[in-house]
Amino acid sequence: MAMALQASTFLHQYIYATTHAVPKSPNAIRFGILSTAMINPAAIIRPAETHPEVKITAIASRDLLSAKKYAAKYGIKNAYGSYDELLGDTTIQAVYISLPNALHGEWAEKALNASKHVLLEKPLTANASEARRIFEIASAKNLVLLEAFHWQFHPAAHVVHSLVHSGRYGQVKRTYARMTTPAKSIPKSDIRWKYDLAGGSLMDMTYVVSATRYFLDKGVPEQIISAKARRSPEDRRIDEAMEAELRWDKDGVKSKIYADMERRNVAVIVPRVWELPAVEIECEDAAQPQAGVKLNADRGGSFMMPHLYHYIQVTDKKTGHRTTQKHYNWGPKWGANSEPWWSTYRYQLEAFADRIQGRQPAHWIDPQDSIDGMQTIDMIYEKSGLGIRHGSSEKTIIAGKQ
Ligand SMILES: NC(=O)C1=CN([C@@H]2O[C@H](COP(=O)(O)OP(=O)(O)OC[C@H]3O[C@@H](n4cnc5c(N)ncnc54)[C@H](OP(=O)(O)O)[C@@H]3O)[C@@H](O)[C@H]2O)C=CC1
Ligand SMILES: O=C1OC[C@@H](O)[C@H](O)[C@H]1O
Repeated sequence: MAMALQASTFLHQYIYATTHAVPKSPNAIRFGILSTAMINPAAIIRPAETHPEVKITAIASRDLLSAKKYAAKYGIKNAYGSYDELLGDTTIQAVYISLPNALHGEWAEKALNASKHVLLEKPLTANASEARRIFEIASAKNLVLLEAFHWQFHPAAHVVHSLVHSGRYGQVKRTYARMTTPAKSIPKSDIRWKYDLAGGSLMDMTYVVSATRYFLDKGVPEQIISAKARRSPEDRRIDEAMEAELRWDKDGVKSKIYADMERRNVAVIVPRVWELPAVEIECEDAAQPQAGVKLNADRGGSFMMPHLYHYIQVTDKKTGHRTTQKHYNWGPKWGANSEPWWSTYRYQLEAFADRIQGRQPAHWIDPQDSIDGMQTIDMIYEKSGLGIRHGSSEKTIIAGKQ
C-alpha cells in the first residue's frame, strides 16, 4: 500500500510539474542540492518546477560523474563533484540537504557558514545538541533553516490540529502513532541500517514523534514511561523497531509510538502490508467520559501523503458513529494562495520561499519545535538503552564513499 502511494507521489509530482511548470521570476531563489538522494525529485526538483520563485541551479555529489548524469536528467545547469564545491558557488542562495541523517548537522553548519539558507531533511540532525548548534548559527547569520517535515504544511494536517484543539470533543487523553514497513523491504545496504549514518527506525520513521507532538501541541515529554527497542541482529546498536510510551505533563496525556523497519510476518509466514504513518487521537468529555471521540488522521492514505488521498475520521466512542472529512485546499490559515493538486512538498517549498523572501508563510516549524523533537528522540533512545545517536559534526567522519 505505502509503496504504491510513494510511487504515486513521484508520478503525481511528475505529472503536475509537467502540466503546471511555470516561468521563473527575475528574483527566483537559486537553489543547490547536496546529494543525488532518492527523495530529491519528489521533495524538491518537481515542486520547484511549479514555483516561479525557485530555480534549482546546481547539484553536488561525492562523484562528479553521478552529479553530471543527474544534472542532465533533471535539466540542472551546474554539477559539482563535492558538496564543498557547491557551497563555494556564491550564486547559490539556498540548499536542500538530503544526506544521510548523521551528515545533516555537519553539512547544514557548513552551508549556513557559506551564507546559504537551508532546507534540511528529517530528522533535523542526529541529536538535540547538533540541532541547537545549527539554529544558533542560522540565527546569528540571519538565515532561514527549516526541518523538512513536509506533511505539516498540508491543510489536512491543520484541520486535524484545529479539530483536536476546538474543545468540541473534550480533552485529549491519549494518542497512538505508528509507521511500519514489512520485514525485508528495506535492503540491508540502505542508509537506514547504518549506525554511523544515524539510521534506525525511530530516526527514519520520526513521523511518529513529529505527528504526536504536532497534534498535541507539545514540546518535550515529562517522562518516557517505557521505550523498547528491537535491535537489529546485524548491528545491535540499530533499532529495527522502537515502541515507547510517553507522558507529557501533569494533565496526564499519554502517547504511544511504534516505528518498525522490519515488521515481522503474521504467524511467521503471512507478510504484513506496508503502513504509512498513522495517528489516532482519543478525546474524552470530562463530564461524560463515554461520550468522547477517537479521531483518526490516517484512514485512506495517511497524514503523510494527503495529496493523494485521505480522509479524517471522527468516531463517537459511545455510539460508534463515524463522520469523515477531506481537505485539500482549505486550512485555517490558507486563502487563495494554494492549489488542490499541491503536494505536501509543494506546500513546504512555498513556505520556505515565502520566508526567504520576507513574507509570512502559512505555516512554519519554529527552531524550538525542531530542537524539542530531537530532544524527544534523544530521550527515547536513552530510555531504550541504545543511547543517543551521533552526527558527523561530533566525530571525525569523512563524507566519503564507504
Ligand atoms: N521527506 C521525505 O519524504 C523523505 C525524507 N528522507 C530523508 O532524506 C534523507 C535521504 O534519504 P534517501 O533519499 O532515502 O537517501 P539515499 O540513500 O537515496 O541518498 C543519500 C545520498 O547521500 C549521499 N551520501 C553521502 N554520504 C553517504 C554515505 N556515507 N552513504 C550513503 N550515501 C551518502 C549520497 O549522494 P551522492 O553519492 O550523490 O553524494 C546518497 O545518494 C534522509 O535523511 C531521510 O531521512 C527520505 C525519504 C523520504
Ligand atoms: O521519510 C520517509 O518517508 C517514507 C519512508 O518510507 C522512508 O523510509 C522515510 O525516510
